[in-house]
Amino acid sequence: MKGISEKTLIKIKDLKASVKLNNGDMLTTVTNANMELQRGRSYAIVGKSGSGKTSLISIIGLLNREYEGEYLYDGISISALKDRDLSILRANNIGFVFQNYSLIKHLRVWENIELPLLYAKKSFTAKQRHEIITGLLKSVGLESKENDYPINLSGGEQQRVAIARALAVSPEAILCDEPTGALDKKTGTQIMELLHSVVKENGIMLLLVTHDPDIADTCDTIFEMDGGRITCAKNDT
Ligand SMILES: Nc1ncnc2c1ncn2[C@@H]1O[C@H](COP(=O)(O)OP(=O)(O)OP(=O)(O)O)[C@@H](O)[C@H]1O
Repeated sequence: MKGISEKTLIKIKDLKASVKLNNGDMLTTVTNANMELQRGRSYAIVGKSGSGKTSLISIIGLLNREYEGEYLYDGISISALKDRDLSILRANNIGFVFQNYSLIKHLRVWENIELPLLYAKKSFTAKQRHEIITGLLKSVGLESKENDYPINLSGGEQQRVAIARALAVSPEAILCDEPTGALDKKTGTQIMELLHSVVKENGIMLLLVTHDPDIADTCDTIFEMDGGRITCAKNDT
C-alpha cells in the first residue's frame, strides 16, 4: 500500500482511547499514539503503572476497538471491519502471551497448544495438528511434557506452553503483556531468549509490555508511555 513499507504490519496514527468511569466521567487512557510496527522486529512498551500500556496493547491486539484515530493492519483499515471479521483476523494472525500464562487447567499441554488450531479459519486434519504440536513442543523444549497438566509444570514451563500456543497458527504478530512478570530473573531471561529466537526465525513482529528495563532492552525499539502518551521511542540501530 502507498506510503507503507512492505515490512510494516501495523500502523497506528493519532490513536486515542478512553474509558467511562463509574461516575460517568470519561478517562483518557491513550492519547495521540503513533506507531509503525514491522515484521521481524521487536518492540517493548514501558512506563509506570497506569500509564496506558495495557490499554494500548489491547487495541493493537484487536481486543478493543473503542478508539479514535487510524489503525491499519497490513494496510487494511480496522475500522472498516465487522466484529466477526475482526475476530477472524485476530484468531489467525495474532498470538498472545500473558503474565499468568492463561492456560486451560483441565487440558493437557498438547491440548492447550491445539486449541487455536481448532478455532482457526483454516481447518487442520488431526494428523496436521499432531505434526504442528510436535514441532512446537520441540521448539519450546517440552517434548517430554506433552501429556502433563499445567498445574504440574513450573512457571517457566507454563510460559513455554503459552508461547507454543501463541505460535500454533503461524501468527504474524505476538503480543505479550508482562511475559516474564511471574518468573524469576534467570527463567525470565530464558523465556525472552526463546521468544526472540522463535519470532526472528519466523519473521514475526513481537510487541511486549514490561516493567523490567532489562527485558525491554532485549527489544529493537522501546516505547515509553506516560499519562497515555508515547513520550519516547528508542531505536537499537
Ligand atoms: N475499565 C477501566 N475502568 C476504569 N479505569 C480504567 C479501565 N481501564 C483502564 N483504566 C485506567 O486507565 C489508565 C491506564 O490503564 P492501563 O491498564 O492501560 O495502564 P498500565 O500502564 O497497563 O498499568 P499497569 O502497569 O499497572 O498494568 C489507568 O489509570 C487505569 O486505572
